[in-house]
Amino acid sequence: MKLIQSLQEIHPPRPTAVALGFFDGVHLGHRAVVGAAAAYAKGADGLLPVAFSFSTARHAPQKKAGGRIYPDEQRALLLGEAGARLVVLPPFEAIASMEPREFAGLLCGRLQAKVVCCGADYRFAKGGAAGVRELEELCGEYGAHLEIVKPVTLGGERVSTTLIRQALAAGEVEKAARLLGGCYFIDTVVRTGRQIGRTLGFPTINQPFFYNAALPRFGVYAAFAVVDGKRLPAVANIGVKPTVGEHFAPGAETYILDFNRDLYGQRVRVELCAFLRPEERYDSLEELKGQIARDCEQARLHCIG
Ligand SMILES: Cc1cc2nc3c(=O)[nH]c(=O)nc-3n(C[C@H](O)[C@H](O)[C@H](O)COP(=O)(O)O)c2cc1C
Ligand SMILES: Nc1ncnc2c1ncn2[C@@H]1O[C@H](COP(=O)(O)OP(=O)(O)O)[C@@H](O)[C@H]1O
Repeated sequence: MKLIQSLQEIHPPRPTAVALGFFDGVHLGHRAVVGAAAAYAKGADGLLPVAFSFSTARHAPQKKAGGRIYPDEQRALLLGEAGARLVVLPPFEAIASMEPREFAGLLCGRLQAKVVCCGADYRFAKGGAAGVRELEELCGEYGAHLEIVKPVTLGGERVSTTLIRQALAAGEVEKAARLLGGCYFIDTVVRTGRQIGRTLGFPTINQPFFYNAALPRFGVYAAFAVVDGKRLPAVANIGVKPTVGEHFAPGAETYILDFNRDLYGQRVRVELCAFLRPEERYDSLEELKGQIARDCEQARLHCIG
């Protein structure tokens, strides 16, 4: 997967099949849209499957209600896993004020789209003024085909980012995983903390949440930590550690079971598998230590059986 983050960099080596959407979470519905573009690309000789979205990370730091499931970097990686060979994430400002015709020209001209795939509720151009009817007409003028992909439902519910945010906020990570088509995870480089963990006998990798993240319910989760490609059983606390201080930003603290290695500076993916208990404020570190030992046993049962 190749990621490009400006419109100027768009020079596809050949005509394309383009999936359109914001794709936060890259859930089952999003995968269906990207999968449709990938299927066209496979069928029609030589088309390059592309996911075209935009970034709100560098500019417009407005908080989106409810927050985002994944930052741009992960969104791009997951779009690649869903079948896109090229992911285009220009800053929102670069496309925000375009007229419908200009946007269609960008897709079918510069990006050489022969096929465009999107959901029925896709909006584009200045103020989201245009929808799939306008897009179909404009694509038609360029001889490109618009494929409207049906929404994916699961257990009678339409898969959506809102549903996933709600599941995460309720600690229902199993439901979030079903909607996402894979475990919800936190994936960052490991930072130094206050080094209290090791004095408790439970060193924890510290991972802050990105700006405007949709936070999972604060509490302790059975988890897996992916270190150097290996999936290791672990237990994670999501929250603000009220026992050890007042002003911590929300983050993930993960103790990897049966493991003892320095991970500072290394990228680790922590997948949350099951909610075990809410985060609590304990009267002493001794009490917290005893509880963490019990959490580890519960996580062990969950992860290993
Ligand atoms: C399994 C587990 C459960 C935890 N539960 C809580 C908790 O309920 N309340 C709390 O204040 N901190 C909790 N923590 C966070 C610890 O306070 C934190 O890991 C410890 O202070 C070490 O911090 P450090 O990595 O900055 O040294 C938990 C940590 C783990 C690994
Ligand atoms: N089993 C383990 N689980 C998590 N981290 C571990 C483990 N064993 C060693 N480490 C290392 O210890 C560090 C955490 O120790 P800790 O005392 O909690 O310090 P900090 O406050 O900097 O996180 C991790 O970042 C990692 O490098």
